[in-house]
Amino acid sequence: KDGYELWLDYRPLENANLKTEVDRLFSGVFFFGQSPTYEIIRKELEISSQQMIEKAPVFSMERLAKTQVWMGTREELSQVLGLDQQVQIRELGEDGYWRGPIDFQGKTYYAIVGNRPVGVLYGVFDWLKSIQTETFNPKTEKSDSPKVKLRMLNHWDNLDRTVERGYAGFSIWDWHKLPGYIDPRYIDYARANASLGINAVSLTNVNANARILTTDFMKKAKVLADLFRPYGIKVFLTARFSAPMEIGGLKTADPLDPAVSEFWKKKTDEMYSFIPDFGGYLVKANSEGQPGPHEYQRNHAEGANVLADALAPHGGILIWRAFVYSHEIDEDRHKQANLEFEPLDGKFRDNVIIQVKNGAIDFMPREPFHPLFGAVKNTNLGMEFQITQEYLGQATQLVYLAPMWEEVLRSQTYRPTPNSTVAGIIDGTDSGQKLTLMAGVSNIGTDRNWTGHLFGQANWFAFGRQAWDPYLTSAEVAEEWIKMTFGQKPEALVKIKEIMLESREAAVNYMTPLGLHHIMGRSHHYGPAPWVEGGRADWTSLYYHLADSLGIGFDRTGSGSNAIAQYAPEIAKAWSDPNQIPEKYLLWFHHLPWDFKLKSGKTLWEGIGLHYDLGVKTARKMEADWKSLEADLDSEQFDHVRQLLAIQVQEAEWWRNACLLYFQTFANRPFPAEIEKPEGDLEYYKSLDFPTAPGIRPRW
Ligand SMILES: CO[C@H]1[C@H](O)[C@@H](O)[C@H](O)O[C@@H]1C(=O)O
Repeated sequence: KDGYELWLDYRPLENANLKTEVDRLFSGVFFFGQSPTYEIIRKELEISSQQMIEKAPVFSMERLAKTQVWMGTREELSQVLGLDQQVQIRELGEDGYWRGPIDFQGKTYYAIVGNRPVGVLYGVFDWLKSIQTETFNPKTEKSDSPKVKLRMLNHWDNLDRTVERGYAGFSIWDWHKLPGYIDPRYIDYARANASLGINAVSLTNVNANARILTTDFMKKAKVLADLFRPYGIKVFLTARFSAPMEIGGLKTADPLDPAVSEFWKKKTDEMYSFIPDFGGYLVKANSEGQPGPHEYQRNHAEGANVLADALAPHGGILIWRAFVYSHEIDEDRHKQANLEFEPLDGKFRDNVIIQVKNGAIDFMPREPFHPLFGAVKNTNLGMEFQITQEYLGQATQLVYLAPMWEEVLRSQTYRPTPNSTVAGIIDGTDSGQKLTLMAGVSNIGTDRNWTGHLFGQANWFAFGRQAWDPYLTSAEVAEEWIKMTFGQKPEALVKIKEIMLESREAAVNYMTPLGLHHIMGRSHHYGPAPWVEGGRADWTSLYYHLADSLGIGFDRTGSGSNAIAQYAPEIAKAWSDPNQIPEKYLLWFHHLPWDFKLKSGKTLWEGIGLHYDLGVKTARKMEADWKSLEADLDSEQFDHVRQLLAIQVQEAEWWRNACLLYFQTFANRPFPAEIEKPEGDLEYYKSLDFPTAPGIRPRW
């Protein structure tokens, strides 16, 4: 098995009762109406039925004779639904579904109903999942609806098919062959996303190329939008702020210049002439060299609103990123987004969403939640997670990211209400916002298995599931994915789940324990490089860990940058005290002496050593646990992961050795007795770090 089928690899049913039941149901499927989405459902039932019961499903033309399963919208089924069911389904909104038994004229049918065809599609995927995971019960009803409106993938794919921070081959968007050639992958991609409820996709890199907005490229994007439509997926594109100059022939991109707003209106009208349900634009402006409104002394709201106004008549949405830092604004990069966006609260148009990374620095293995969550009251905020593992082992490491997202989503913000959480802000329950968004930076490429590492698929899957329902636990999501990917063997399930659930903490331990951050290799971000200095201050490692003979850590309390004051007073107060702050964030907010006492009674220096060492030991345990599963797993999948886990162990040791040897030059203390002594030569580890080349793995 090469993994291409992802979690939609419907395997033959082994449970005899389930097989009989599925056989019966698939022998008479009736659609109450017509829709291109129903054609998609038919295809999915064909694929799944063939694979699960080795038979084609039977689609009836008549409602009553021989039918078992009924599909359609509430309106289409209104004649046969009870009033209670009708009301319940209506309340599930645009994308929800209800599935369960319906008694009609003395016979029981199994029905899958939504308010729109796409709701039926989601219901069908959930039904198929319940069969794959052997939890299906035809007698019980289930209904569900997404808590977040826009569940979106962001591709950082360039038009030349390279992928920024992509570790799974090239971009799957073949702009060169579009619009003429439809790669079958596009369909499989749409199926996979729809199976999770992902309903929006931004095709292009946020470091944008203005050419995507030319007529030629619109024609190409239209083909993808047409393909994705029946799957319920809307296309967004990234808009380069300087496009009015680059492709519009103007001398300025000043958002308040009438010619500029005219450009955006015309461009956008043209876009909608090709893609009538175009989602909107995603913009990175005045960040890391991208053009933006600051060039014209305009603020982010003025910049965003000109694009939002062009989209509004068409119902389009403007997503503006809050990852905007430039060291001129404040010495501490942590503070910059709040400094720029808090004063603009309420100044953005209603169809603008500010897309905020989960933390204030940059997708670190662990960050406290971004202080913009809770700080603004009249601005739509969306979440940006990174599925691609830029700072979390790229494609050589098994790091299941759902526990990290769960940790962020459950973080208490204390604002706007004392019980508010990040999840409650982005899904609107605490913030009251109607336009809600969760975006994930994609880890997909042309690799045979889509994501490079087989377990990268779990991260794509988990992102989709958590975007649908931010309150799901990472454990339940892992269990679904494991069963859908590897089958039902109980021992394999238990061990793989354990490997997944411990993997993220292991990575934090061997990379950046106790609140350390941004000490990865310069620009490629692969491997350890806490020694990086020189050049732009906030792109160096020293800037972040500030180790010296006295101690280590970034003081963000009142005695330092005071970034901590951007959080609610409850947090600012508790976290300002190094003895009260959760230790996982300790060095994020505090610069502390090497002999500072941790809760365990160990000194900080000893604790650092113990965490790095524990990370390595957990990686080794993950490898050993995986090896014990050989007999239970497909040999190709087993071997793929086995080899990568061996690399992961080496990389974990590399991280531990390099960081501990380096920090010891400041701490000037012996390593704690309990840990394995770091091997190797610091100078050699330093020599592995090149400024711009992709990371080079050490010679072991
Ligand atoms: C697209 O650029 C990226 C950049 O490659 C990456 O290193 C950083 O994480 O964040 C940037 C961003 O999010 O804009």
